[in-house]
Amino acid sequence: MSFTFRVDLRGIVDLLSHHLYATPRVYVRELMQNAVDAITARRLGEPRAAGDIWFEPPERTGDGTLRVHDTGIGLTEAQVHDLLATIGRSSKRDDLGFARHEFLGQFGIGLLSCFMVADEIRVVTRCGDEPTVLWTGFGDGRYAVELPAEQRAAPGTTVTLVPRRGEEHWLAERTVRELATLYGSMLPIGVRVGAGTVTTGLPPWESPPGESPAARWARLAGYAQEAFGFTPFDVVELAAPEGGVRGVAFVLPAPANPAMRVAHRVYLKQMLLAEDVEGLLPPWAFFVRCVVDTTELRPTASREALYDDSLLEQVRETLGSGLRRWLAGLAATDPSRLSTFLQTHHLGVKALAVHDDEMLRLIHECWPFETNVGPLTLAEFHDRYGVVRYTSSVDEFRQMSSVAAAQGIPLVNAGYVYEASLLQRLPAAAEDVVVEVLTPADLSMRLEHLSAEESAAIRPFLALAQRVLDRQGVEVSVRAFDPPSLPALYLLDGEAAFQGDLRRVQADADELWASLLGAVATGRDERPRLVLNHRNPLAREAMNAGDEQLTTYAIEGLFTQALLLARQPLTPAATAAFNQSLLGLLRIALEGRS
Ligand SMILES: Nc1ncnc2c1ncn2[C@@H]1O[C@H](COP(=O)(O)OP(=O)(O)OP(=O)(O)O)[C@@H](O)[C@H]1O
Repeated sequence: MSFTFRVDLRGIVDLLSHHLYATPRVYVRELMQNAVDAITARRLGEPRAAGDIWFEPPERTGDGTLRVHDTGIGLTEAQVHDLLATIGRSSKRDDLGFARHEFLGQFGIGLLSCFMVADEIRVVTRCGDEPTVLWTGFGDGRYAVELPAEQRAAPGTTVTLVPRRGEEHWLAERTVRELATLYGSMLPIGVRVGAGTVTTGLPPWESPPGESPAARWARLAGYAQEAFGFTPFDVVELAAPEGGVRGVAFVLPAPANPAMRVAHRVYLKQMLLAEDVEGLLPPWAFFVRCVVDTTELRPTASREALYDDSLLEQVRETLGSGLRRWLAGLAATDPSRLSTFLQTHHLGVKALAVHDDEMLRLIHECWPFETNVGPLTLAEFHDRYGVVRYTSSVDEFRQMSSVAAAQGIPLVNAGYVYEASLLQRLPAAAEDVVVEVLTPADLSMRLEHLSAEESAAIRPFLALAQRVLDRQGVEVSVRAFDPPSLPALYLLDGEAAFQGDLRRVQADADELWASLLGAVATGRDERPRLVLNHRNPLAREAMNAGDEQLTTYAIEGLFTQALLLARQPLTPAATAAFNQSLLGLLRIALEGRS
């Protein structure tokens, strides 16, 4: 023996209002949607049938109810029993149960959303010449069907909502107008609330006949300002035929945080789905906000988001290609505008270029990197100097740029976010490009060694210097290098810096932490290096000073100056050395005068 499920409507309404719909305001959308579908259905048989949807708010009905009148196909008595009395039953599916293309609705639950604001729903409906039917549904799950004496003058439907106590404000004229405008302003069928029309007709990307490009730009800029709160840098036309998607993307005029959620305004068959739809574009396209209409993508049952299926994935890909084409077009036709775009959105484009060859080529050709021979794009750098030599940290660049320049080594600073990864990936995207990282260790290898006699002459000085700098954890050496104006060079490569930090933290940490940190430590003693310049007259004098005290002050002074030039923080030990050296040297200088 089989039974039919019975449904407790109160439970369903609770489910809808608390778990499916984010807010009761969707009831206006659901009513409008049913009216539009009913008019569409009528026009399938009567193409010239009038299309009119009219909300008559309580301020006009005078009895506290909201009425919605439409000139749609209406329902017969049998359909009322079948469709209105069965949750989940819809007239908008085909024989196989799929959503029919021409209709907005499909789930057979929309009308129930009215119970979030109403205790009682009355539907007075007439289909063709059939008798008028009155269906009354109550929030507790009962319903009644009558054939009233009074007949509707014309086919169509009037839905009346009797407000739930405390929810009257949802039915007020102002609220209904606001919501009908929000959801329905783009509908192709006229919608009125009270005495005013809320539909505006054309979607924003559709130009009225004879509109000039300048007027179109001004209109779209106005739309972006109103909808998203900014005047766009540019407007990109969007289309993805497989998803029946048409629309425009507005390029943000200011940097956007790539990690922020990117939400777009999406219409489904010209009815607003939501203003914060995610997943329409690839995640890298964070520099645009879109408004689009789709005829093919599927909504979730709440109609507040798009169903994330393979069609949406395909649409994302197509829309992403459109944006890439726009960028490539800008690069080809208006490089200065592209440069303005990159100044604003370079972080995002770089993030994208980490995975995307086309974007990487864009960066290669258009983004000026900091180099020790002035700002240059990587393409320019490569044309001029062949190998693209780079540092992968800003600190290393600062330490090495002037010395490298003096050695005739052009150097790119790839120390900012994503840049080192981009440089590493560059050979895969741009043919013939050779890249090479330059570390402080590489650079020091390239500095000229002293002759055997020179080395012998400074041996006592070097031993003293190493003793002094052991207190700073620094390795000292002497080389001859350009520029001669530079007395000393402080070199610390990334790994050595990390290991140094680790050792310091380990020394201060408790036992547990210290052993955990020990697991990360390599144990290699890669100390920072101070390379004194044999070509620098002052450094040479320090090497030959003879007096141990004076030499110590000089070593400490040269060390702290090199540290500051490399923009390294002064540790307590370095600060002490700095003070000692400055005061000592001052005293000696002043005593020398008296
Ligand atoms: N104004 C109307 N005119 C004619 N028929 C209507 C009207 N409103 C509702 N109906 C009928 O009642 C059925 C159920 O409506 P309901 O809004 O619950 O679901 P739906 O529109 O089919 O789907 P969805 O849940 O996706 O909105 C509809 O399929 C339609 O046949």
